[in-house]
Amino acid sequence: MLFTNSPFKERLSHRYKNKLPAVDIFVCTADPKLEPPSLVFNTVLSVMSYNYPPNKLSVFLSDDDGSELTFYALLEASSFSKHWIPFCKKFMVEPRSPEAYFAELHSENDINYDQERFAVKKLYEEMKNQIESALELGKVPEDIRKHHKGFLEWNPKIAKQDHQSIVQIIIDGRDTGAVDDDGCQLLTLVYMAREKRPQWPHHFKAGAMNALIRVSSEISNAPIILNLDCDMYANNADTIREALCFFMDEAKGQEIAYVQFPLYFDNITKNNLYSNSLIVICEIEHVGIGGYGAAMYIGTGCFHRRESLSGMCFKDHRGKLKVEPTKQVQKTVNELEEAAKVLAGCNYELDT
Ligand SMILES: O=c1ccn([C@@H]2O[C@H](COP(=O)(O)OP(=O)(O)O[C@H]3O[C@H](CO)[C@@H](O)[C@H](O)[C@H]3O)[C@@H](O)[C@H]2O)c(=O)[nH]1
Ligand SMILES: [Mn+2]
Repeated sequence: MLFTNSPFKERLSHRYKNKLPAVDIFVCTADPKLEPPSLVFNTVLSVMSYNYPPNKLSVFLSDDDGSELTFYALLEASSFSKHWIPFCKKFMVEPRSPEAYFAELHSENDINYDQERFAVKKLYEEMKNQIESALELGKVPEDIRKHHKGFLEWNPKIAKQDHQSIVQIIIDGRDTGAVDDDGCQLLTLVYMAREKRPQWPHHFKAGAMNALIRVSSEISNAPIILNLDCDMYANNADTIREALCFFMDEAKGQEIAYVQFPLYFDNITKNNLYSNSLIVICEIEHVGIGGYGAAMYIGTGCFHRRESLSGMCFKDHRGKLKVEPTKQVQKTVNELEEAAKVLAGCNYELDT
């Protein structure tokens, strides 16, 4: 039996309005040569512009290379988001990765749209060129470095596998002054490079995910988590609401630990020679397993209940998802960063 689910997200929005749970989004990257910062920049922007209340949204980038170039790209993404998010919302842009969007031809026969698209595209290209020239240079130019305290973390002693933990809250979503060009509140945006030491195994992406779970619990602690590899972008601005239709289902929602979205790929070779479009997995196996009311975890593009990752069984907990904002209110940015750095330490899991 093949089984597909089609949630009614309009009903969810109508019923709950803004009474929706907070969501933390984790993006993982590991190598600025294989995964260029301009690619990571696009993934982050696609999730920053989801149609979702920004006071309930936090985006965390985990950089396992601990590269100041990736940190720099995230800073640029935070500036560009102030133009990109209002543009997306005004013209209901899809998809919300600028690179993917601008690669398509768009014509709305609307002079306002054409003008704004031209202006935003120009800004995007300028930012991309700046990031790429820093990459060619192999470092961030001095005049840029002095504009953000975060760059002080990068000293000549830092090496990919040997450095302290770095946590920088680039946008503090609690700050009412953190707004986009339309004056709308921005979400929280965090850069994290967990501590790496040669004598400690780092466990690759799994290690990064564990550190992200701990660091986000200090800063925003949302009950729902989305994890995304840095070479994936969100191709639908309402994805969060679709996932919530499952988690918030009044009859069965408590039994759902995670909601996995299928993956689709751009740039597939002619005839899909290497089978890299995952047709068998996404179009046959998923819908087949769906017939048993189950789903496979693919490792990216998946929403989890935080508590299901923290070892809690649904039978032990039948409460509803918390819908109040969860961001820390007492601590300053500096206090949050210092506390989070401890949680991103490489020996945190010792004897656990
Ligand atoms: O030390 C590391 C190594 C990798 N990554 C990240 O993990 C993700 C997946 O790594 P990749 O080398 O791209 O592996 P893939 O085979 O493409 O990934 C698939 O398979 C992995 C499990 O093998 C899953 O974790 C991924 O989500 C899934 O997309 C990428 O975002 C990497 O940046 C880290 O954060 N730290
Ligand atoms: Mn990959």
